[in-house]
Amino acid sequence: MRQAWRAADVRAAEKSLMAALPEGTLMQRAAAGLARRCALLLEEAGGVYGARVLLLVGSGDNGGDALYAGAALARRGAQVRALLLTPERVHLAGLAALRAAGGFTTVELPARVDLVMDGIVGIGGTGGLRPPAAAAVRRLGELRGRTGHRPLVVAVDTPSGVVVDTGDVPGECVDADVTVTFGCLKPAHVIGPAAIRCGQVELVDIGLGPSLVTGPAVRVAESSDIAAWWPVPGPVSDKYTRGVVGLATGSAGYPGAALLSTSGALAGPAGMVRYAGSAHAEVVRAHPSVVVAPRVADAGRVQAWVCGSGLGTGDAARTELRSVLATSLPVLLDADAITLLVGGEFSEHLRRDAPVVLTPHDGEFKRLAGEAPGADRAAAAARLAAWTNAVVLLKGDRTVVATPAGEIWANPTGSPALATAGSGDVLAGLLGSLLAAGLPPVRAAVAAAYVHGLAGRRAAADGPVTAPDVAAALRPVLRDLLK
Ligand SMILES: NC(=O)C1=CN([C@@H]2O[C@H](COP(=O)(O)OP(=O)(O)OC[C@H]3O[C@@H](n4cnc5c(N)ncnc54)[C@H](OP(=O)(O)O)[C@@H]3O)[C@@H](O)[C@H]2O)[C@@H](O)CC1
Ligand SMILES: Nc1ncnc2c1ncn2[C@@H]1O[C@H](COP(=O)(O)OP(=O)(O)O)[C@@H](O)[C@H]1O
Repeated sequence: MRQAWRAADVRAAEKSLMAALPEGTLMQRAAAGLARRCALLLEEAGGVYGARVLLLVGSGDNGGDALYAGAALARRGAQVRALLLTPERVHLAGLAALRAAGGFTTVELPARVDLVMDGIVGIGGTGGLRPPAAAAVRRLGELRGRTGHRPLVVAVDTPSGVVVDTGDVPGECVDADVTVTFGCLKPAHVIGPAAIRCGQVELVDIGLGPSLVTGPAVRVAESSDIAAWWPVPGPVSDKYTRGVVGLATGSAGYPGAALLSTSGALAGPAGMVRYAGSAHAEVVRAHPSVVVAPRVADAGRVQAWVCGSGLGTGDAARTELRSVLATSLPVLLDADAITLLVGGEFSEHLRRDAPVVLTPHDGEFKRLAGEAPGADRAAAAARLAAWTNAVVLLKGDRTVVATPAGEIWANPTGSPALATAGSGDVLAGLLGSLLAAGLPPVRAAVAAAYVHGLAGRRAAADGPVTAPDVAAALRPVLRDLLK
């Protein structure tokens, strides 16, 4: 598991650590790691000696890191130029180090640059980039390096222009190939549109870990976590002990949702899938192993229910939703079931001891919460989770999972190719299977989003993606993940 901390927590840790160290130690550690990474990138692209390096230098310590790292590259023969965005406020010792190493300042963006180091602003940034910084960032696209291609862009700590604590990108923003961050990850590295702007994120250890005394703001699962959590059958397992998942999905209008949620469920760890709904004939024709019934009331025993994908919002759908909520089983509510919660008709039913997982996309979130998730998706998901006492999986790029207690997970996998009709139905089925197999709801949600995201990527490698392609990719993804 990787973890990310908010800027204020990082600052507090830095302060307590600095009290025990000679002044400037942390910046030297940070700059040394940054210079090492930039040198490796330059070596891969033709060498450090003679490479043209541009430093974009802001007025704080982020600029100081860039200046010291630039000095280290200059000592290795790189031609280093620093564009000072606020020359009247610059890290003076860093600038002196750069000059002593043979680097220069410049007032213009040079025409030829092999590597740009973005030291405009890091965790001290507030609001959108100010005009001189925004103008410099806009013009980065005009630069060309020795290969004729655009230069490599390395962000110092965070790409300038991101909101560090939320992952929002409100305006002009650096698009980095690599982000070298210090001490720990921050939310912008793993959540929201900022995460995409970071490129590859590399963590430099500056000894901050033991001083981070608060809990992380965001957690990110790794493949080893998912493999460790994923239930696998043992020698004495049978189809019932592996868990039975029930699906109350699809309708005459949307029989496809029944088939897709079934496909997702069949790839999961449960030993049996029961389908209850009007698409029962289609489901059993497509998936002979599924046990079908026309209604939830006739379905037989299950260990978890998935309800809502393509279910409709009429009286029949209401009845099915009421039936699954009346059980003492974990329930996943997707799509139309979330819409049915609006207005409070099911408030009483939601006061249940067994877990509820909600899987809204932004539109469903807005319908239920009364407002769009907005720029801070993690906080929005956590608010809805607290309000509904459910685990909330807020879909999108970097899907967020939040618990009622405020624990946040960001999903690192995924692909825009998943933005295709019915892929959410596949996710719902898979997640339901994990719930039925006994995984705690937060792990089920995190693991399902992770595997579904990998399946989206895998399907996209073979061309344009439809939801059945995502479902088909779940098995090979799991084969690789669990071996
Ligand atoms: N913490 C650690 O463990 C370590 C931290 N280290 C490094 O220090 C960095 C933090 O440094 P920091 O505190 O000086 O803040 P920083 O990011 O340079 O920004 C503040 C400056 O930018 C300005 N500014 C603000 N918003 C702006 C905007 N929108 N557009 C343009 N400008 C804007 C703001 O100006 P002001 O608001 O004062 O006018 C102020 O001068 C951190 O990210 C890491 O790189 C490592 O060296 C060692 C370990
Ligand atoms: N731009 C995107 N990048 C990555 N994943 C996305 C993107 N847009 C949507 N997704 C994912 O695709 C799925 C779409 O689900 P949903 O909106 O419920 O579709 P449907 O209702 O058609 O099944 C979700 O898992 C979501 O996280």
